[in-house]
Amino acid sequence: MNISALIEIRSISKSFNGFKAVDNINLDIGYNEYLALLGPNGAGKTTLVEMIEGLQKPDSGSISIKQKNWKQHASFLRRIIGISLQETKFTDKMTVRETLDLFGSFYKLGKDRTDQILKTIRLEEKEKTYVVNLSGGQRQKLALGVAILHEPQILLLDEPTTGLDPNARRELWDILMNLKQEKGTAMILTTHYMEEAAYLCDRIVIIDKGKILADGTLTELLNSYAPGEIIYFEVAQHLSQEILQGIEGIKHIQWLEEGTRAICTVISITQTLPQLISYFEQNNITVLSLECRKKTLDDLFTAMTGRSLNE
Ligand SMILES: Nc1ncnc2c1ncn2[C@@H]1O[C@H](COP(=O)(O)OP(=O)(O)OP(=O)(O)O)[C@@H](O)[C@H]1O
Repeated sequence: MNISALIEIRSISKSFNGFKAVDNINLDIGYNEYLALLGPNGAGKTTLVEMIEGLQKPDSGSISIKQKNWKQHASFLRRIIGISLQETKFTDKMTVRETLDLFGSFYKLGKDRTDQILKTIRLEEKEKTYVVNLSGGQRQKLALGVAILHEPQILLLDEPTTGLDPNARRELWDILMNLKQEKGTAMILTTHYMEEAAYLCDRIVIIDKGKILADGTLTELLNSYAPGEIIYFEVAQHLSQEILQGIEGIKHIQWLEEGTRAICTVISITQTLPQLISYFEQNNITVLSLECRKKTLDDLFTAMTGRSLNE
């Protein structure tokens, strides 16, 4: 049996004054899938998401959600989609509870739904606080609360944690993970944060200049485009490059300072690190700094484009 995807995007493009913001994108999103759209500023993420939300019309191509489209089935789609835009403006002079009650009334939901949502977004203690007095993180939680009031099957979140401190970001992640586990919600999230995409999402789609550069799980993407692990070192004495070539498992050395500071791409840290350390010991080399890490999505993006995600 051929089970169709929850969202099917076929060859969509969108230009602004001749500039292609989204360039012939094809994408399927499955039921209960959490998908991250990751890319630098101006990559086309918001434009793509706004077309899925029905807020912008593609110049060409089609988007179908549960085999329905915005032209013919707008009210159905509004019922199954919850959105949180990059900047959500609420009325400052309303409390958290009043804001949720108001949005709930659009869906004919009762006060008990507001109670449930306050609990879900962990803002029960702030229910009487005016929106103007909320912190950035609390506002983002309220925006998420409004997006999930009507129990949407699909969440479309545009940079939901931009500008938040790490604690507030973590709290929002927890809420989103619970939604996935308890309600089976699907989500498309745009983000600049690699850790966010890696932590929350089953699948990562990297976008640059309106096109999809890569699509897969974090492990798949790293294995295909940026295999290996990283050992960085800085030493006091000058090393000859050839000597390092004798150490097993080093695939590539990038010298940041000739002979003293380098980033080594290795097949496995566990294999190469002991050899490197014993080489330093045997040759009385003083180590000033040593760091080991797995490759990140930023390494991946740099490998693909020659630029950092945060440039
Ligand atoms: N309404 C518009 N009019 C003109 N140009 C636009 C409009 N909306 C987007 N663009 C341009 O389209 C490109 C893609 O923008 P978009 O906002 O989709 O990128 P993004 O990946 O979401 O970026 P960011 O991470 O900064 O939000 C950018 O060059 C932007 O300037």
